[in-house]
Amino acid sequence: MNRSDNYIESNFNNKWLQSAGLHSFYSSNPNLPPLQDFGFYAGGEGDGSRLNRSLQRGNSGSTDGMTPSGFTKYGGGEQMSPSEFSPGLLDLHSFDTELLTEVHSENNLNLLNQPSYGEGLDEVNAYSLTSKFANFSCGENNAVKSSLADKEKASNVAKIKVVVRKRPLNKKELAKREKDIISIDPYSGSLTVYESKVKVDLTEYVEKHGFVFDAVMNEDVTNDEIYSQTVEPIIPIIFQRTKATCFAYGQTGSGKTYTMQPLPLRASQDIFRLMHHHYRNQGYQLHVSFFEIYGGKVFDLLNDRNKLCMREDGKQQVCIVGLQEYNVTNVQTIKELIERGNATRSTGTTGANEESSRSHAILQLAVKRLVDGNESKPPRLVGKLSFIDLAGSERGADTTDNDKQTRMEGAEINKSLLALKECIRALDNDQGHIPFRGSKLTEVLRDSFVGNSRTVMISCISPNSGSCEHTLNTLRYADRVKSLSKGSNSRKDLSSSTLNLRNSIQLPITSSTSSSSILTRSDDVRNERLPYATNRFGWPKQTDRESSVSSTMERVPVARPLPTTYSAPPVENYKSDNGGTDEEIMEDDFEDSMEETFEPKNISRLEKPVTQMTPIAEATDDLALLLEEEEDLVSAHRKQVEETMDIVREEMNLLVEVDQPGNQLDEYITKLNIILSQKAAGIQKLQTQLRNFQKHLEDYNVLSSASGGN
Ligand SMILES: Nc1ncnc2c1ncn2[C@@H]1O[C@H](COP(=O)(O)OP(=O)(O)OP(=O)(O)O)[C@@H](O)[C@H]1O
Repeated sequence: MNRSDNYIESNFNNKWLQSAGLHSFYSSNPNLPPLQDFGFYAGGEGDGSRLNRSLQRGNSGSTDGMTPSGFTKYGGGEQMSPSEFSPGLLDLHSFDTELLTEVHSENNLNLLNQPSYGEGLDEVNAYSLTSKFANFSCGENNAVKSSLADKEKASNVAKIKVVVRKRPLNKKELAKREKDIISIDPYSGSLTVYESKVKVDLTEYVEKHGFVFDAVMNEDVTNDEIYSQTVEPIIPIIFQRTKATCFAYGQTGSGKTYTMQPLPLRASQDIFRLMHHHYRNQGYQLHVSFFEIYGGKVFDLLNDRNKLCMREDGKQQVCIVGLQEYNVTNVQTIKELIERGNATRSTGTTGANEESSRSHAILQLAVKRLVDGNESKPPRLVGKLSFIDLAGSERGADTTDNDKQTRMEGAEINKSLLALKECIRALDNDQGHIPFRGSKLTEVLRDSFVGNSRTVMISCISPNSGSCEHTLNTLRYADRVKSLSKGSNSRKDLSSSTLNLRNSIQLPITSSTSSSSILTRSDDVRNERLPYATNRFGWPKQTDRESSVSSTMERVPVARPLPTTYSAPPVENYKSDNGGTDEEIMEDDFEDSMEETFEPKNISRLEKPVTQMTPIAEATDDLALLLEEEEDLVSAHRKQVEETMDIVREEMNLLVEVDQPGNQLDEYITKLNIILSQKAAGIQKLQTQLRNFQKHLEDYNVLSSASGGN
């Protein structure tokens, strides 16, 4: 057992004992072992019988006053149903800042009044554990300094942080001799994608795409470093009434799970450390909930996958009615809860993998605090940290399965990711109306983007050439999210964001393909920015995102001498991952899963009558607009491809006219035919995707209206 994780300082125990009705009993038996030795929640030893023992000891007291959101043990068979204690109304948006008393001043007071730090068992250890978060120590001045330091830290943590992580080439990719097409400069935060392309005249070239993010992580970066760069800086400000969200986005197999899995445990470890040392005796508690959005519905992963309702109250605050929260006291318990939730999730549908990629799972760590130290009242939310495991968008986009259930899943994924993108666009354009209601996902994400919130997006990318299209889509999506911070953040952030790049630099293929990796150059991509139109923040406008197809296709002049030899371009060079031949218009809209965070609100306001709430309206208008936009994109794409096909046909006719023995025209024409057929296939694919999307939308709307929008 990690003592520091489970250690509960004695005064805190007393409070807890009072709330649990055990205090008098415990006081009259001073020889009883310390509370933490009972292994609540099976922490450390996972022995549920310990809980029973503690409950039996406290039998003289009522259990009614136990932790408001339920008191549960794990790992031991029996379990007190949390619902026995809490109907679990989770208010997603309101409570904290509005309802809390001045936490800062209370903190200061408590820090000033509390005895010198160091009476606990972990004195030395505690200092070293917490010193990285705040320069606290005993004494008034230091306490005030500590609080100020916290505030300063809070204002210094970027509102939206976008981090990119590249995974190493895997065995399969190495066996196929795939190239690593990503180069990263961690010092400047820049990343370059080298995309192999072939012109209509069959000239091979490398298109270079440069990006700059808050941080870019190479394949050799550890999960610990990821944690330090992403979540760790947020932990202290969770105690300052901040709602934070961390989500991973990326194509299947890019490392989302690998990256996300360790984060909640690391975070809770640090939260406990702060709670037990820096904020000791101040009545803080950590509550955990875990739920998923599947097919547009919300399910509680810690309560038998109970279906939950999302409601909006008169103040447009979203609540998840019935969501179960658990008051936890150690990391081990959280680990067990996560395992339990994951098991529930994977058994919820037929295929475990499919399941996990078809639902958005949200794990929340809520820091709460007793009101005026009164343990008979529900604690109030102080801050919240949400971890979102987004569904893979590519699955949604590529759905060709006729199975209705599968299509419904795909429809919901598409809908939620499109809605998310719409919200991002709206925020980016400073639109008055942000269509958060476009999906359950965005409803829940809403408070991650507005108010006192922090968002960390970890974009996971695969390094192999075969994933180039998906990688570019992920990076473009990340770029859109990053741009959100332009309007709301400091100038510091603004200036760094303007470094971002959207240029495509064409390089001759000869130098770049000769080595096993094309990442041999050290170009400073920042010097190669193209003069795109920018929005008021100095960022490229939405309309500039997609460079036109024809601009990268040079028509072969009639007089141009034909090459005497043709190096056959690998088919991969033409093909995008989704079978299309060219641009990313569609994928950019369908692709890449986003994680969102829910910031469920005050679970403790159990009495709030449901009748005060009104059902959330389905945003059919928003969806219709989205669909229209997708249709426009497909039409624009089709037009561009058709123009290109015309050029190719014309070239072929000209070539036939000048056909001479030795010119290898047959081979050239064959290659042009391949291009033509690939472009035709690309159009077909896009049309199929659009049809699927329309069908999914219809199915979804039918289902939604049948189920009353829940
Ligand atoms: N940074 C990394 N270092 C080493 N291995 C990694 C890294 N990232 C991912 N992997 C490995 O790559 C494989 C795929 O990763 P992971 O399952 O996390 O992808 P994913 O994006 O969650 O996929 P899906 O969307 O299908 O769930 C795993 O075997 C994982 O161990």
